[in-house]
Amino acid sequence: MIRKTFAEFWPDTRGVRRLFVIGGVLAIVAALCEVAAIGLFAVITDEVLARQDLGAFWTPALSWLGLAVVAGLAAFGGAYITALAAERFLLKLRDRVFAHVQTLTPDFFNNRRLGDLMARLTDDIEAIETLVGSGLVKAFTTVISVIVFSTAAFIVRWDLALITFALIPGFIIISKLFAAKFRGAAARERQSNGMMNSVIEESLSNQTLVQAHNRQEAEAGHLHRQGETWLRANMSQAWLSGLYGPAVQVLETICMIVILGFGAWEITAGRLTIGGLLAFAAYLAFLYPAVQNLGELALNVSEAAAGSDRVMEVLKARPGVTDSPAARPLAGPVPGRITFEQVGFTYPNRTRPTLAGLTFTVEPGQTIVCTGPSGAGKSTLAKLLLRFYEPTTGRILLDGTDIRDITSASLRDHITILQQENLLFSGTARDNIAYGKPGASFEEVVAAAKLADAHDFINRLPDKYDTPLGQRGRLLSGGQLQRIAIARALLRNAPVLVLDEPMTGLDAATAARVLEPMRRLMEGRTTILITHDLRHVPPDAAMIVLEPVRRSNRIRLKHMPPALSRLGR
Ligand SMILES: Nc1ncnc2c1ncn2[C@@H]1O[C@H](COP(=O)(O)OP(=O)(O)OP(=O)(O)O)[C@@H](O)[C@H]1O
Repeated sequence: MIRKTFAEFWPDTRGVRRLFVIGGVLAIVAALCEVAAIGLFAVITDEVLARQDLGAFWTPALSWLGLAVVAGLAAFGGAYITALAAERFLLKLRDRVFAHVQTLTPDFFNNRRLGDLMARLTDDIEAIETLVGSGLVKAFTTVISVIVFSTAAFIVRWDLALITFALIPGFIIISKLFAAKFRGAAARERQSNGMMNSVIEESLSNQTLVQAHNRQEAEAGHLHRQGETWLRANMSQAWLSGLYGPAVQVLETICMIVILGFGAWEITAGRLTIGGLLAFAAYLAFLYPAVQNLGELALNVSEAAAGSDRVMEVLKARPGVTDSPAARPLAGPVPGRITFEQVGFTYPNRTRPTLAGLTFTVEPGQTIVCTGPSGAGKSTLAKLLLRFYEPTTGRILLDGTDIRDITSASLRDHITILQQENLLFSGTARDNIAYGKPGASFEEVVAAAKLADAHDFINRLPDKYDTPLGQRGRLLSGGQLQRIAIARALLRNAPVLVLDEPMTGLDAATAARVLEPMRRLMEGRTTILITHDLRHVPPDAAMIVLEPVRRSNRIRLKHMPPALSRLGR
């Protein structure tokens, strides 16, 4: 598992490895200074205290002070540089995972809870850092400390040191026992952290629904239950890590008592000085925490492994649709002829096809109305055109080129989709419109807003174009939201337009208000208008009536009946 985590995430340390090495080296310098300081302590005990010679005090005392300053600076520098490297590593890793997540097609998100994904992108990534970044530095410096202090102890008295080392297997056994149990608790903790985030995210983003249904208590209870699961997982961890310290301490105390007893015997026999014994004990006082740290690192590794499992699962997810190596961006002007040729489609997790034998063409600039009962596959058609899914059979062409031979980025650059719910961001009116064309000038934004009949109401907002629109644009009315979305689409200026139930949720007066800007948007663009509501469709539009697949889609292509076209005006 650890090897897998390293194989996956070690490359992300590129660029910060040098910082980690410097941090590690400084930590070792600090440890060496401590070793030398303990040596000076032994000198003071034996040369000054035992001989009562004050004259010999100053040189070791001042050297000790000097060493303490160097050790302090090295420890500070080491901690700072390691933290910097850790943060940079985290930044890079989060960027990589987020960039990967953004390549995944919507079906990945449809099957997951957003809160859990967010936990993976934040807390779980941090857990990986504690293993691959600062954890590695800590492991390295701890191992070096163990080597340095045990060598020092060995030099002072090899026989005493051997007694100490005899207890090391005890440390290893205890650590292994604890780490094995800790792993399960850590996995449960990571998972319930994700669940808790999901509950919070879903509840907060649907507050209107929650309050309108008086479900506040139920939501609170839901979160409480998840919180309890989390608490239990955390307590198993706390129980294990809390017990680990005392268990190790008992072992250390046994060791210390043996050493002191043996040391006292050696002193009475004249083979050891008090200073020597004190220095030896001081080395042990540094050695034991280092050994203890190693054990704790084993616990951290379990925690990190649980987080890394969850991040790797995301990284392993592949987009449902990828560009083939032969795919090319669209070159030159794109008139926007769309052709569906015998298109059939079955959702990956379904057995029954949603579309079958769907064939039609929309000429450049023409509008086609796609209607039919709920569940017939109208929105699915739009998802196929945008290549969120690949047709199971048949093909879709844009200006005669199979869309599989066009890069997804280029294809989507030429298509604008306006959905039932216009997902706006929490930014300002200006940001939301300019989202359609990064780098658009303010003048362009205003021109698009004017064409979308949004300029006047935006100007009446408290800060005009700089007014934040609230979470997903919730500070606006449905019609205003739609007009901002139309302005964004106008600014984007793509030759193909897909309108998926653009009037849903708007009352007759608001729909009438949106209709004019919508027609301006459709003008000159190849448009697929998906709608149940035939009152608002253009009079000259051809129509596809989709019916749920039995053996094949029954598709009728026809022109609007005159009665309906009158209603449309
Ligand atoms: N991601 C999905 N995974 C599996 N099945 C899906 C998925 N999305 C839609 N479906 C199913 O595919 C069928 C067609 O759905 P689609 O949204 O295309 O219908 P629609 O004609 O647009 O319906 P409506 O008019 O109600 O919006 C439905 O039976 C639906 O349950």
